[in-house]
Amino acid sequence: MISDANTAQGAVCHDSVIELDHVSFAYQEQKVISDFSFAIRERDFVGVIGSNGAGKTTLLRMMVGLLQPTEGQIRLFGEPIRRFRDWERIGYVPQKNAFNPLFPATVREVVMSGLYNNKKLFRRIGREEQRKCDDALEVMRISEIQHKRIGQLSGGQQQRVFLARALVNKPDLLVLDEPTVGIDAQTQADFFELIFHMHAHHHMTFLMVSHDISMIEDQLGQEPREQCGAIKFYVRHSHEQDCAIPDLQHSLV
Ligand SMILES: Nc1ncnc2c1ncn2[C@@H]1O[C@H](COP(=O)(O)OP(=O)(O)OP(=O)(O)O)[C@@H](O)[C@H]1O
Repeated sequence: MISDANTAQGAVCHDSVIELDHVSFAYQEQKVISDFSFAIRERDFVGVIGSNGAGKTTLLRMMVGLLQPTEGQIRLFGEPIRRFRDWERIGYVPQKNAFNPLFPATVREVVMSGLYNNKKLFRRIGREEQRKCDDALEVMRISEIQHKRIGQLSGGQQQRVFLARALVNKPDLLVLDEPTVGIDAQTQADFFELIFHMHAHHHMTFLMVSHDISMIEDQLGQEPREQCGAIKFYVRHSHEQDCAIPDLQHSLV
C-alpha cells in the first residue's frame, strides 16, 4: 500500500519543470529543431547527447528564454515562458563563458552574485551568505584564488567560478551546457559526484549537455527516453530520501 506521505511526495515531485509543446526552431532558412515535444519533471536528471551542430545549445537557450521558438510553446514550472518571472529558480551555465580580462570583479564577488536577484541586490550580505559562498568556493576548489580578478584566470578556472556561482543558491533547476570542458580530471569527477548527489538527495532537477556518453549511460541508463533529430535524452528520476545537510561539501566525502 502507498502511504499518504508517499502519495503527497509523489504528487509534488512529478510537477513539471519544463514542457515543450510542438516546438520548432530555425536560424533564417536553417531548421534546427522540428516539432519537438518533451517534458522534464521535478527530480529528473536529463542528460543530452548529440553530435556537433545537432541543436543542443539552441534547445537549451530556448528553454532558458534566450531564444524564442519559431513555432510551439514552452512552459517553465507550469507558466508560459513569456509570463515566467521566477528566474532565480533556474541556474544556467552556458557552454562558452569568458570574462573580459579587464572585468573588475573578484572570484568571490562573482560567486556571491549568484545569491542575489535584482530585488535582493542591495540587501546587506550576512554571515549565512558568506558561509554559502565559502562552501561553493571550496567545493569547486577555488578558495585559494577567491581574491583574484576573474578576468585574469585561465579558461578552466573561470568555468569553475561559473559553476560555483550557479550552485551557490541551489536553484530548483540547473541547466548545464557541457559544464566540465577544460576542467581538470579531479575537479570534473568531484563535480559529477556532487551534482548526482544533489539530484538524488536535494530535490534538484538537472538538464545537462555532455559529450561523455559512457558517463551519461553509467549514471542515467543505457536507453534514451526521447530523441529529437540527432539529439538523445537520457533520463533518471529520483525518489531517494532527501538529505538534511545543507552544505555542498558533504556530498564530496
Ligand atoms: N546564431 C546562429 N546563427 C545561425 N546559425 C546558428 C547559430 N547558432 C547555431 N547555429 C547553427 O545551428 C545548428 C545547431 O547549433 P547548436 O549550437 O545548437 O548545436 P550543438 O548541438 O549545441 O553543437 P555543439 O555540440 O557543437 O555544441 C548548427 O548547424 C549551427 O551552425
